[in-house]
Amino acid sequence: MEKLLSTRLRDQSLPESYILPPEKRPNNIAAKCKTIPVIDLGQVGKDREALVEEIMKASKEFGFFQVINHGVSEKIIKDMMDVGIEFFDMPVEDKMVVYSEDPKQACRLFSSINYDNEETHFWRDTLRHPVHPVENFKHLWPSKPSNYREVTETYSIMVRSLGLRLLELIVEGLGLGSGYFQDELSRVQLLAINHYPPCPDPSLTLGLPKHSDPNLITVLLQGDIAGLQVLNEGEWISVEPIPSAFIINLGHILQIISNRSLKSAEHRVVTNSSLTRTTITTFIYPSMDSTIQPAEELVTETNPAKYRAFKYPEFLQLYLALTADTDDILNAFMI
Ligand SMILES: O=C(O)CCC(=O)C(=O)O
Ligand SMILES: [Fe+2]
Repeated sequence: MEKLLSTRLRDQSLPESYILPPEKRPNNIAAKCKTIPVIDLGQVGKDREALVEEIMKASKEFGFFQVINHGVSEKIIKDMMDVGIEFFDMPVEDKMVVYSEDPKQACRLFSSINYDNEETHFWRDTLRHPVHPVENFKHLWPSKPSNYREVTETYSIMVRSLGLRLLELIVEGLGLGSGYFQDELSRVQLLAINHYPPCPDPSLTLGLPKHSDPNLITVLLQGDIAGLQVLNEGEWISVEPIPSAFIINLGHILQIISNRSLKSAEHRVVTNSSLTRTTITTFIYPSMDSTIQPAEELVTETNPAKYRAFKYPEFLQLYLALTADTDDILNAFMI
């Protein structure tokens, strides 16, 4: 438990084990002039074609966008954020119930990424567990705060529906058959509550290092404190907090299925010295027995498959072994 940042006394200086080598520190200043697109999903009933086009453009250029008027209620967004903040504020003994150092545990609270096997630790604690289908996993979730299970259930169902709606719009944009992602490619859903406490020296460490997500699509609630940065054309772009918006980012698997017409963008999290930042991440994943490959409809003589077919666990294993280095991971599956 002493590994968890949220149970330690506030550090006066950054412990040595969190100090990154100079080339990995967040020392390049984020570009101020660029922002990722903000897409109004309210226009879906009015001009669906224009909406699909906007999503495709953002997915090709950035692999990231924010959505507003997305249909998830302000109330459930606030309740989820509040319960996430409350969870990390609880006394040690309440959090200990779900703390685990075993990566195979389905529901677990842990710190950094792979604490016992990493060179440098990252300035983050996280609670992570499966949420779909709810009835299979609800009993594993924390029972405190007292409304945790109820709020998480409603939130996860609503965010799933948003994620699947977005995937359907992407299917239209790619020209695939309706429902392409609705079955085994989106069967798994994980929720992660990230907690980044104030950091004694944000210039020397990161909340999360540069990575792309290993799944299909991610729906992130950033709250009102900045910290997420996206790599675009060699520049780090800060994702501006918009109250109640969701940040959408495409994972490696969508890049592969789209035969690289869509992009899984690299991102990282910087820390700050004064505020605790809490974010709620929903990851939509393929099932473990899925076969992943570029969609047949997108492979032609002039545009041959750029990746070979593989079983999803093979990919995940490599992702963990290569500590998420994007080029190395994708190169391993390229034809
Ligand atoms: O907390 C954030 O802003 C981003 C989290 C993230 O990138 C992740 O959990 O993969
Ligand atoms: Fe991520």
